[in-house]
Amino acid sequence: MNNQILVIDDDQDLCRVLSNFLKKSNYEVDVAYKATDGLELLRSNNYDLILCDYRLPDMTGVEALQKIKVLSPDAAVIIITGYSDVQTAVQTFRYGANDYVTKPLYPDELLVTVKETIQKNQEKNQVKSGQPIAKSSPGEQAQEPDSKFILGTSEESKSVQQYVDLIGPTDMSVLIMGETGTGKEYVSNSIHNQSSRAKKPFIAIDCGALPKELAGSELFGHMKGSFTGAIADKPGSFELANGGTIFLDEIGNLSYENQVKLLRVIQERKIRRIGGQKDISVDIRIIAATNENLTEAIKDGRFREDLYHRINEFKINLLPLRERKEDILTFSQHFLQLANHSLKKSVKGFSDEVTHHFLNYQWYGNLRELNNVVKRAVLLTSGDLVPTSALPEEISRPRPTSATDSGEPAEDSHTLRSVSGEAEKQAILNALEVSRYNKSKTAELLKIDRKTLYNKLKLYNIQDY
Ligand SMILES: Nc1ncnc2c1ncn2[C@@H]1O[C@H](COP(=O)(O)OP(=O)(O)OP(=O)(O)O)[C@@H](O)[C@H]1O
Repeated sequence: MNNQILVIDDDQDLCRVLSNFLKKSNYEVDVAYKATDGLELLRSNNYDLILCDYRLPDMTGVEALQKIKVLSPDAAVIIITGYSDVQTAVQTFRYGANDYVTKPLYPDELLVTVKETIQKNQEKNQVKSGQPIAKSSPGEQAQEPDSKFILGTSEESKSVQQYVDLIGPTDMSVLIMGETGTGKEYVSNSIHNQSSRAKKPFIAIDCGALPKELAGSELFGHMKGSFTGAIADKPGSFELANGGTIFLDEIGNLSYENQVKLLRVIQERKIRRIGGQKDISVDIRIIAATNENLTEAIKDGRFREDLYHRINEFKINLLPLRERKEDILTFSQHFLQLANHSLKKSVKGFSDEVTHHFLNYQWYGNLRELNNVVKRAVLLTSGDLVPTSALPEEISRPRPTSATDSGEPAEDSHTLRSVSGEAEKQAILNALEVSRYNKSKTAELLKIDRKTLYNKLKLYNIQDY
C-alpha cells in the first residue's frame, strides 16, 4: 500500500500543488487548512507522515506538533517553515519533529526529504516494536557514499571521539548535552556500537515527543485491560532493548512519575509493566541527552537530583557548530557529497564567498540545519561551485547581530538599534511560544539569564503570561 501523507497548511495554493505533486510520486495525500481540521483527520486515519506548517491560523507550530504526537505517536512529522523562522522552528525537534523544510519548497528536494524521513521513521518504529530491519540489497548500497556519518575534524570533535572510544566499551551511563542538531543521537549510537552490546538493540526514545498519557506504557509496557485502549499485552522500550542500549533524548521532559520509575530501573535493573503484577529483570545501558540545563531543572523542582547523578556517570558536551568552525568546513563537504548522491548532481564545492558566509552564520539548528542548507544549495547550483545566490538570504545577508545572538549590546546607532530591537522582541516572543511561556526555559533558549529576560520583557512591553 502507498504511504499516506497529511499536509496541514493554511496556504491553499501550496496545499494543492503539494498534493498533486506527491500524488504523482505515488503517495496518498489528504490536506487540511487548519490544525484543528488536521487533528480531526488524524483521529480516523493512519498517516505515515504529516507535513505541518509552523505558522497555522488556529495554533502555534509547537502546540500542533504536541497534539499530533498524542493522536499519531508513530507518524513522522516534517515542519514547513520560512527561513526567517528557522531559528525557532528547529526547537520543535525537542517535541518530536523529524525534519523541517523551508519555503519556497522545491519538489525534488522535498521528495528526497519525504522519502528519507518516512524510511528512517519506519525503521525506528520497527526497532521499537522488536522487528528486525530489512537491509537494502548490496546493489543499492554500492551507490551510497561510504557512510552517512563522519567524524568532525575540530579539536573539540576529536576529544569527543576520544571520550567515546574510552567509555564506549564500559557499561557507564552517559549524559550527552548539546543544542538541537549537534549530533547527540549519532554520538550515542557510536557509544553503543563500541560496546559489547553492539549486536543487541539500540532503542532511541524521544522523551520530548512522548505524550504524558502514553509515556509510561511506551517505556515500561502494559498489560491488556490496564487502561482504555490497552487491547493486548505490550512490552515497553526497556524490555525490547534488553541486553542493549536505550537512548533517552530530551530526558528533561520526562514526567516526575516516570523519572521515579526510571530511577528504579537504574537502581534495581527491574521494570514492571503498567497493570502488571510481576517484576521483569532487564540488562540495559542508559544514555540520556538533553539540551536544557538540568541543574536549573533540579533547582526548579522539575528534575530529580538523584536521577541526575545516576545518569551522569560520564558527561559529554557537544559544542554548537558555531563554536567549532573547522567542522563547518568538514561537514559541509560531506553533506555536499550526500546531496549530490540523493539529487543526482555533481557539484564540486563551494565558492569562497559561500564558505565565508558559512563560517559566519550562527547555525542554531547545527548539523541538521547545515545539512538542509547544503542540500537546497546543491539543488539550486548549475555550475561546479555553489554560488552565494543559492543560499537563503538569512545566511548570505545576515541581519545586524542582536543582543540575543551575541550577549553583547546591540549597535549604537539609532536606526540599527530599532531594527535589531524589533528582531530581538520577535526572538523573545518566539522563544516564549516554544517554551510554552516558561521563563527559565525561555531565558535558556535565548542564552540570557532570567533577570535579563525580565528586563527585556519590560522594555518591549511584552505581557506576562
Ligand atoms: N557525525 C555526523 N556525521 C554526519 N551527519 C551528522 C553527524 N551528526 C549529526 N549529523 C546530522 O545532523 C542530524 C542531527 O543529528 P542528531 O539527530 O544526532 O542530533 P541531536 O543532537 O540528537 O538532535 P536533537 O536534539 O534535535 O534530537 C542528523 O540527522 C545528520 O543529518
